[in-house]
Amino acid sequence: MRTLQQQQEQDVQAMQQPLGSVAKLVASGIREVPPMFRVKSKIQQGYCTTNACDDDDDDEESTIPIIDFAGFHLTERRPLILQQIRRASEDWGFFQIINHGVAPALLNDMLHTHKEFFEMPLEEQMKYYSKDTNAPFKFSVIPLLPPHLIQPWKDGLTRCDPAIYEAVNVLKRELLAALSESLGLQSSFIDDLCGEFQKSNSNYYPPCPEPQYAFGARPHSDPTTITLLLQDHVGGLEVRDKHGEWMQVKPIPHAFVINLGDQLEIISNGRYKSVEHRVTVNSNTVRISFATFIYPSKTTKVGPPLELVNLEEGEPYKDFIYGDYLAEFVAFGIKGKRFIDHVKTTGLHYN
Ligand SMILES: O=C(O)CCC(=O)C(=O)O
Ligand SMILES: [Fe+2]
Repeated sequence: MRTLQQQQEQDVQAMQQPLGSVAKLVASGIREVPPMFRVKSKIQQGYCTTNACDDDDDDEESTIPIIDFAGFHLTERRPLILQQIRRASEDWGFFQIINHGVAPALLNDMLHTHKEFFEMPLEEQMKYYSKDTNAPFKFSVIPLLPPHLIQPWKDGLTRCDPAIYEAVNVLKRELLAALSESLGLQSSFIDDLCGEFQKSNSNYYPPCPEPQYAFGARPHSDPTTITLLLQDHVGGLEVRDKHGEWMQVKPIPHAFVINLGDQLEIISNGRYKSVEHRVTVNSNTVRISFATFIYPSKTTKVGPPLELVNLEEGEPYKDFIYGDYLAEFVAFGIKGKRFIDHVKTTGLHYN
């Protein structure tokens, strides 16, 4: 059996030979999903049928909450918003926020500015290909994930634009304050521990000739603290609800989809869940999303604070060094199981 280090070395070698983009594969006229992207069709069975944000769905229990963030700083609004966030985090681990204060022009910029980039000739795009993980504008080519994993049907662009960074950063601070307060923690607790880093990616999901055999993202939970996602009107993001059903996250113009990541589940000692989600693709339309990941430094030790540990309720979550957690998460692979379930009370395998 290969060790984690051998696997990583082999993956790094394979990633030295970029294979172009998914958009170019599609443009070349392929009629089938190539093996490196191909999932078994049975994984796609139980395909989402429910619209989790349907306005006219009168069963409140079955909808992803939409939270109006307007007036978060007002004493008369804050308790209600905190209550809604607590409930959404306990029941779903996913919610959408509207009236969040980020200017519409910036939101449009996040989604639309780089559409043309994804459609440019590959030679032009490759000028922005880089192996430097800290490059501020970086085009991702196939393979996007370590090559031993099934590849996602998408192209990606890491983007660090100062105006966008700052606007999302303000919102991030408010959200982490709200999440801390909703758990009864000091307002800055989560930001101080796990909010240091912020990275944004544009995702471009080209049409797929056999959408039942590929995913834009296979089922996974994010290893982050939280993820803030903007999506266009097409739809394709689905979350697994507490009954195990896949539900669509209905696009709402200018809303951010917020999903709680594994680090938040760890801090909350399992009270809040980092929920599995996936991205389906379709045969005729490009979909674009813009994701901002918030996460701690690699050396941060993340664990539940004492006030959230109640030994009578069972084994508490272990502490993890984030860098170690992330390395194991990547090696485990995005394959339809929550990595966190394997380690939350036992720790990482080599600890
Ligand atoms: O594009 C989306 O809707 C979600 C992407 C996602 O889940 C991720 O980047 O972690
Ligand atoms: Fe995700």
